[in-house]
Amino acid sequence: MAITKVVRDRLKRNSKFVAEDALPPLRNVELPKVKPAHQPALAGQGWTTITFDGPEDTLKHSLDQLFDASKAFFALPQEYKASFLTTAGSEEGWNRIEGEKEFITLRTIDNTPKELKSPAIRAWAEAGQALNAILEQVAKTLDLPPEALTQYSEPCIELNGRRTATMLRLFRYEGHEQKVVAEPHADLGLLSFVMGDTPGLEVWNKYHNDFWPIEKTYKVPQGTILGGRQLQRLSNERYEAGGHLVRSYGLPHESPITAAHEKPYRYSIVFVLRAHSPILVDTDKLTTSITGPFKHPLRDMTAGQLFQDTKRKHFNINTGTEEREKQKLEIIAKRQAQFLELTARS
Ligand SMILES: O=C(O)CCC(=O)C(=O)O
Ligand SMILES: [Fe+2]
Repeated sequence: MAITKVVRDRLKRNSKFVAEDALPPLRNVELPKVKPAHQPALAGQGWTTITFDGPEDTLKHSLDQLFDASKAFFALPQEYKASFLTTAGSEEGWNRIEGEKEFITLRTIDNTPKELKSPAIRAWAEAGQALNAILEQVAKTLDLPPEALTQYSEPCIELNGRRTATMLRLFRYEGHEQKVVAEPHADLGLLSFVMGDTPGLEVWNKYHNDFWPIEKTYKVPQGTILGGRQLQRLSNERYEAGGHLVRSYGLPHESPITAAHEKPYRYSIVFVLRAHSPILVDTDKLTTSITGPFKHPLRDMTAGQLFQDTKRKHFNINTGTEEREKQKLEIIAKRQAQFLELTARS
């Protein structure tokens, strides 16, 4: 990249705060399933809490059924689960990372284990609908028409024979020891929904410069919404990509009898709504007085190309530990090269 472009981009980023101060506030639009006190966090922090609509909530009901099916699936023999291993790594099928977790990523119905099919179809449709309803309101907060962002996600809201960019992941984390079982990261999609059967998810609080154990604050079953890097990019950074990690809190140091009754695993359901790859991205059509002029305009690019571009810049927290370390080193090397380009002179 030419040095002038690197310097210009850097300066533009530095002037971001001045520019943002001048932008009008987001329009006050209610996000469904999000309590009034939790509304501002999605834009400001990149995460917020989902509260279910009581016992009749169809999303909650579908998640309960999927948790049951997921627990039964992970209890099956390893040879059977391993038959869902694919060459797509963490992007599809079953995976195991020793010392951390086992998970299965569902992308199409054909590659979904029969034990999970019907609850996965239902939970996918429910979560897809809930996230799209939020995305419509997010668009309105930016003074855009409701379909401005859902046009990217609409083809992804059902689990069927067609592979889309969206995915449903079921995790079983090892819970015996106190440690981080998913390293700090932000998701790549538009919005993610996360629900754990026990606390583990921690979100980045940018005002305190620290991770906050959000699930420990849930006194009744609640879910968490995370803003992803695509939403950050398509909203001209008016929405943050929420940083998060998963921590295992270990077993309580009480009597062995108590310990024996404790569940050694944390199960979670993660639904990642991403922009459908073939759709063309055009930030001119997403520009309003609220977004302001785009810092990184995108035109003549598909959502898939944008995704690959973003993916290359970040290591994958759900890949094996060895590969993960390799990816981290490669990214550091790339950033160092960019930094040298920026600072070098003759
Ligand atoms: O399992 C969870 O609670 C979150 C996992 C996660 O952040 C991810 O897979 O991107
Ligand atoms: Fe994540």
